[in-house]
Amino acid sequence: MLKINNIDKKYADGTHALKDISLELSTGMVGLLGPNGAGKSSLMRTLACLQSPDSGSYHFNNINCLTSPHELRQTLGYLPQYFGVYPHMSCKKLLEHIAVLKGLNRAEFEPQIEELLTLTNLKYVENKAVASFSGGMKQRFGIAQTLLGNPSFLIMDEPTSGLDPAERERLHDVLVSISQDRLVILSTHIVEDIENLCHHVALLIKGEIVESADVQTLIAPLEGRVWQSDHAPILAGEVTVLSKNYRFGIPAWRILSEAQPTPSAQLTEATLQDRYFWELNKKEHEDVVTQ
Ligand SMILES: Nc1ncnc2c1ncn2[C@@H]1O[C@H](COP(=O)(O)OP(=O)(O)OP(=O)(O)O)[C@@H](O)[C@H]1O
Repeated sequence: MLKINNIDKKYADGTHALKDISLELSTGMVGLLGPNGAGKSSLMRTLACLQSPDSGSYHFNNINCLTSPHELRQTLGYLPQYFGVYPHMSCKKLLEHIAVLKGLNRAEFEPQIEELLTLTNLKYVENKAVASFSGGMKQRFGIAQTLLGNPSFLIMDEPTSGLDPAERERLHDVLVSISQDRLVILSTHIVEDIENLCHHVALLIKGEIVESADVQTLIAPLEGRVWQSDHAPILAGEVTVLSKNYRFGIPAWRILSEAQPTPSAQLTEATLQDRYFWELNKKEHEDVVTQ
């Protein structure tokens, strides 16, 4: 169980990146969903003990993470958003090298590396240089190295960004299989990834947690009020345009409204994406009002 209490962080230039964040998260895959600049990486770096908050605390099981970062690091795996430069070393050799840096001996790491190469589907390229891997293979390598030492708390910062659909699917398989018996926090702005993978979602916008709950609870306030229409609503009263997409070049509006907003509008099931857009819309509106 991860318990975060009132974490607050302002950068030197005055950016208030995290505003009094409190969360309780248990085992399984948890999504941290927010737009660019919401504070996701700031929170992930803080949880990984790579930067200190100005105030607040957090505990993982019985570990006070701010006072005992060394203890946390022994049970933590962190996959940063940008994994960095890869040396021209083979996949297997590099995993061995990282295992030694993590303090594992050969008897411990050899079976683990075999298992991880199979899990991440990299066995067939174990002797190839990681530098030559595609983006998706590099991400799967990143997950393999994060799992060395069998951490019980994993932080993944936007692991699927920039991947093609087939690679994303492959990564989803890996993520699901590693989240069965540990806490995995998946930080992303891709709502679909969260809908596919996470049992619990924390919605982070402008440094604040809007709500932290399961997907059904997050969607509940919108149920029975989301309409799909191929026309813009006649804007009057309590009508909010949640999103406007195109399907085969034809526009499709998703509209939040108590009553039918256009003659052709059909009532449709609310989604996590609708809730996300609703919250973004409300924040934008608040900003306009306070400016
Ligand atoms: N080291 C820093 N110094 C000053 N401001 C920072 C620093 N790191 C992040 N910020 C700012 O803090 C806010 C939150 O940034 P952060 O990178 O945590 O958001 P994010 O949700 O991860 O965004 P993205 O999806 O674009 O990576 C942004 O306004 C960002 O510009």
